Amino acid sequence: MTSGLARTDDLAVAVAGLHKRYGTHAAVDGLDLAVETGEIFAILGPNGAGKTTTVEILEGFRTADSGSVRVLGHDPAQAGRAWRSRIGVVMQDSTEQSELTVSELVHHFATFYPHPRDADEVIDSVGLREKAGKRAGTLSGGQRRRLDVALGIIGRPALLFLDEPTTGFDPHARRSFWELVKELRDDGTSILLTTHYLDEAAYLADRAAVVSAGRVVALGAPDELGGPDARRPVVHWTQDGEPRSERTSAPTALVARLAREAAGPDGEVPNLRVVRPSLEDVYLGLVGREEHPTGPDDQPPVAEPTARLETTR
Ligand SMILES: Nc1ncnc2c1ncn2[C@@H]1O[C@H](COP(=O)(O)OP(=O)(O)OP(=O)(O)O)[C@@H](O)[C@H]1O
Repeated sequence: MTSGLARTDDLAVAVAGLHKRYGTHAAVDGLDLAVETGEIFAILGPNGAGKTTTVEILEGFRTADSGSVRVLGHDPAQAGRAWRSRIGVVMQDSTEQSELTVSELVHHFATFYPHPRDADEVIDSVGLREKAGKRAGTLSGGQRRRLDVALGIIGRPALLFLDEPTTGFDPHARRSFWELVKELRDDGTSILLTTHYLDEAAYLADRAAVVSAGRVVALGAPDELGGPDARRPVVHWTQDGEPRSERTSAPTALVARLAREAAGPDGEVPNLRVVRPSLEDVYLGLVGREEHPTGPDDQPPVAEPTARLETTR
């Protein structure tokens, strides 16, 4: 039987009871997290939830007040250069205004690592081949972000941190970036992603944690977050001039009943829609419930409908 420590050190990231205060404000308040080796793990949560603070502690850029943190089997606060060379970081704010060209920068960064990827292949993979000879300072916001990603993966990291990586990407660039992230995962890279784009988490993440007020409030595969109740379809219709909605695991039976009882003279039930809650609906329910706790016996909130019937996974 393996010991608890051995199991912890098999994980890419293992966090237990993490606390971090700024003055009197608890930014991280007893957070637990386990990222399996080889998975894409997304951290979701509203502004100020403590995501960046957590990730920066994992990256070794901030110190925790208390709690246990292991990243690739080491405490980031104590880890040295060998550990750092196995970590790739794409931070939220890129400040790169370099006079160097894209190609020069990527080749230069490659020299920092013992087993770098091929610099030209990396430039290709982030879609910057056309810009390879251009100075980094002249790139657009989205192109600069892709350069950040190139610099984050050039060292062939075992664990890659992506903090809101596709902010400013056009839809095409996002799609190709998502494919790149999946390829990295398939290549064996563990990936910890923070994002506000729930379609991104739904598409990419093997598992996700929703963080609110410095703690994990839900954890699971994106299509299972919030539990089965939160995923039950919601039937919306109008009756006697009033909008109605009902969450049900038998939408067909409900629609059949409405057809008998609530249809107008034309045989139609006004404004009838069956909506399967998207990840965004579930997320908003979770975060809203956390911010306005109402008690353990409450039904999950009936999500407002969105145009989507399914997540994009
Ligand atoms: N250096 C700091 N000094 C004081 N307070 C801070 C500092 N950094 C973060 N905070 C506060 O800690 C809380 C958590 O911030 P954090 O940046 O970790 O949140 P986040 O979940 O990453 O938010 P966002 O989605 O907006 O990036 C916030 O209330 C923030 O104002």
